[in-house]
Amino acid sequence: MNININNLTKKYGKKKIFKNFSLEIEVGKVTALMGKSGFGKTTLIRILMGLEKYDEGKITGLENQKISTVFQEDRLCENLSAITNISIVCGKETSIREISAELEKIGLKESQNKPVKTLSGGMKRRVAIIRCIMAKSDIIIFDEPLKGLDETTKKNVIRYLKEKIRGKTVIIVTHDIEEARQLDSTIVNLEKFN
Ligand SMILES: Nc1ncnc2c1ncn2[C@@H]1O[C@H](COP(=O)(O)OP(=O)(O)OP(=O)(O)O)[C@@H](O)[C@H]1O
Repeated sequence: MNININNLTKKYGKKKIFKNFSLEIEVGKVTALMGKSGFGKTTLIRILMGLEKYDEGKITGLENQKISTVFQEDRLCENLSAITNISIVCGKETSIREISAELEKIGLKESQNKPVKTLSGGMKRRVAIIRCIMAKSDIIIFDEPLKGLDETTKKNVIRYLKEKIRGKTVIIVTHDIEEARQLDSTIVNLEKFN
């Protein structure tokens, strides 16, 4: 069942962020949410994750769905290693060897046992991305996951993601249309709804 947002209205105080906003998000596809800063992209995904209330409208298709996320911040346990950060969300059925193999695919094998606080920003970002991918969720939500990565790393991560998210329901917030295209996204420009 697709995710259907019907006539959503969301206000912060007197400020209306969404007014009768409707959108269908296809299951098994990548949907890229775009639009100027402040247009409500993060608010919308926080609503979908159940972290933010809305004033009016109805959202269907999220019942009993497990969502995993990369927020704008990495939200890792800084004193724990990459392996431990990921194994916490994977559960016992995923072996350390499997996690290590995924880390190796995006250049993190050497650093996998170091506390993540000793890793660079770009490395932490990749750990957060793998954690999200390996969490065995029904829906993946990314809030600007590739922001701040250098071009080479970005390319590698996109290649990795394309393989991993094939056939999955993914919602990605991005300012980069090329990134959206490379991930074969259906592009939704929130500015067009106002
Ligand atoms: N908790 C809050 N209380 C009041 N206003 C808020 C709150 N969260 C967001 N806003 C406002 O809602 C609007 C939408 O914010 P949001 O973060 O969803 O935008 P965005 O499109 O994700 O922006 P960016 O691209 O910069 O991340 C902004 O004007 C913001 O200031």
